[in-house]
Amino acid sequence: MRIEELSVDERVKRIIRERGIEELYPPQAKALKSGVLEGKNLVLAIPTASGKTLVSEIVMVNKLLHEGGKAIYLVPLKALAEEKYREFKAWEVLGLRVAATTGDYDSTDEWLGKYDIIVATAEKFDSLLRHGSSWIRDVKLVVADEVHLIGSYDRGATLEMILSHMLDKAQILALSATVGNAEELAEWLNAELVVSDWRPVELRKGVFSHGQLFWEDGKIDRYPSSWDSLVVDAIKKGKQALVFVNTRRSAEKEAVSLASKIYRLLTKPEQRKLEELTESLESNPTNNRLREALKKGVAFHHAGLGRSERTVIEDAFREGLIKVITATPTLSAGINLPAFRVIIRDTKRYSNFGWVDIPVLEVQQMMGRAGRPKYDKRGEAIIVAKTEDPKKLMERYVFGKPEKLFSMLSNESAFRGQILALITNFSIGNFRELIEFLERTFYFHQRSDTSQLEWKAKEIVYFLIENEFIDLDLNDHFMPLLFGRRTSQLYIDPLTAKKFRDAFPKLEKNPNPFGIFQLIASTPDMGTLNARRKEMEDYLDLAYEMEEKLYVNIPYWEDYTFQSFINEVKTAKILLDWINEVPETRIYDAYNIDPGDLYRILELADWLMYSLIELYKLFEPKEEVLAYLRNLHLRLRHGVREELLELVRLPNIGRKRARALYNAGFRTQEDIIRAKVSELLAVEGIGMKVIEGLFRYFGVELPGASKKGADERNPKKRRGTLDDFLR
Ligand SMILES: Nc1ncnc2c1ncn2[C@@H]1O[C@H](COP(=O)(O)OP(=O)(O)OP(=O)(O)O)[C@@H](O)[C@H]1O
Repeated sequence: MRIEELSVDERVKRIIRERGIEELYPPQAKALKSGVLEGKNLVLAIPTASGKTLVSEIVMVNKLLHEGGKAIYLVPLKALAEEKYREFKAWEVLGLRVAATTGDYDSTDEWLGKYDIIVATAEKFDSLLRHGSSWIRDVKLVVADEVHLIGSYDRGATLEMILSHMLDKAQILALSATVGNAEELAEWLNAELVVSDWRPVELRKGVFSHGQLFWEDGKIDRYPSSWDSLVVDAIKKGKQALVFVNTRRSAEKEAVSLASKIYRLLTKPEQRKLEELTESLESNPTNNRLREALKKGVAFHHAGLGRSERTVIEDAFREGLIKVITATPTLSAGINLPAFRVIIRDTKRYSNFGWVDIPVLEVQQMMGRAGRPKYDKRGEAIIVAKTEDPKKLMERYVFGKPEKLFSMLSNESAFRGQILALITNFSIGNFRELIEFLERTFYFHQRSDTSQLEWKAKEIVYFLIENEFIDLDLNDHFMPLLFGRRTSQLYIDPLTAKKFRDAFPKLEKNPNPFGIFQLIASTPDMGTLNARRKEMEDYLDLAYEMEEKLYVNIPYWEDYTFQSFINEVKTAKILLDWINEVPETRIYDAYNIDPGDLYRILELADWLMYSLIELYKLFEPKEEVLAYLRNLHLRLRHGVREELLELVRLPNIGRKRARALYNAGFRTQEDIIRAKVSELLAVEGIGMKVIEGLFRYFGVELPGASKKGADERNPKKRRGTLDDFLR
């Protein structure tokens, strides 16, 4: 179907044609003729990179141009939010304003009221729903990207609740990978369904076993016995390869091993560019392990890498400079990074229940990454049979259907928070209303019996009453209490809030970083870092050594909570090192963690520390304890000792620069203002850009800054220029 045949606003067609797109892909045409342009709900289940995003753009923009209002684009990952935001900015030429929002759950983000297309993570939008942001009523369309994640254990319930809330308040466009029960999803959403396995690039699938490559069409190719010959062969053909493995360590090991085979296939200019790219990485143990492979054209990609490194690798791969990426499956979730040949080395992964088969849906998503539109006529996805029978892998993963999706609403932690939110933010007043709402969920649609869910809901309501999140009024109506309302707004699990509240009396008597950090680490909202068996003794000794600082009793070895307690102690110790200015690289080494792990626990700990303070304020807080907690929160946010707190409040002054300034004698903001620029420049890490930022912060006009309006703007602003300080 040609673009101009589309019954959409001419301006939309112009923008699409400017992207060089003349013809719609067949599934796109089917989708746009399904009634979705006339306001019907739609579930679009088509393979990766077959044009789902473009369909959603056309539907969103056309609707907003005709009806006004807002469109929400829900994504599962922050990285995806940034990617989609960049893509949608192009529509601003039509006067539509595009925004992205992902963090800070304790805000109504009223500023979003003036935007038309809002990209948000599901959690963030869920928290906005709870805050009852005024502009939510203007939402006319919700696009749920990767909607098959409704079946994922830790984020499915949030997505399901959002869709249950929005179901009859806005049009729903759900974008899904091909799943086993797309029609069930469509029924639930009262949606049309378009399913297709059409792809812009033909996909050839096969299984590799000891030198033989069995293709799905029966043909067999012969290769050297080891699977990495498939990778070398792809590079020899001037193509690229993605290798999916099941652990970070094997992604790193395989990257180094493949690099030694790829290196000689690189041109001189490529080697030089890769050398430069490798040098540009900041120094830390993970990056140092990456360097060895990267300069030879191979990178590993996993959640332990810092975000900037992941972006650098993705961009260099898209440019064709990096030839091979070895990745753990996180890459397959959404980031659009196709390659001619995809090798799936492992079809099993280690979980709490031991080695389990990776779901067909996930393997098929990884295979979907094979074939770059515009570069490859076809893509090749190859599963490696190590010990497995190749025929079995072929049946299961090549010819097999993906699993059905099941609602994860009954996942304890998520459900607790959702029930509380329904009562505190959606004025559900009694059990009948609660059940009525639950009957709108996918869970109910699938089971058409909510008895199990009702039982769980009742249990949770009693827990909420018992712990004073809510109460019952004289007519047995649910009555939200301040503790419950605030917990819901903070977007934390009620169990987290209960742990905090129960610890306040001990915390007040003995506020100390270790006790507070262990408390934070012990909550269901904190992802702790697992202590390895050989470390457990050390952490147990540490716990006993610091016992009087803890707010909990140390469990016995045989307790089922023992391992999680040790993990909490490890996590608390890392946070303690962090606020005592232990350098990141030493933390990575000492605890055998990656930058991505440290970043994640710091981000979580920051949020939980903020939440702990917010909740403490509800319980007749002692001023000195509140001040202590706020100081500790700042130390946690910046990773500094108390003496640097005044300095880290300055723009671009983080833990390294603050320490350097302090050690050089600049201990207060006043010291900085009195300093000669030349003295500041002598401090490691302090350049002119930083200094200009500091002087702007202090309200000093810079040479050439506009004099107009400066005084009205800020009478306190001292007149003068940088030269005044060049004494
Ligand atoms: N009809 C079309 N003709 C040509 N190119 C297209 C067409 N539709 C989409 N594309 C291009 O194909 C690429 C993938 O499209 P898009 O991102 O919409 O697919 P997707 O299914 O959303 O991918 P992912 O699953 O990775 O999000 C984009 O570069 C897009 O510009």
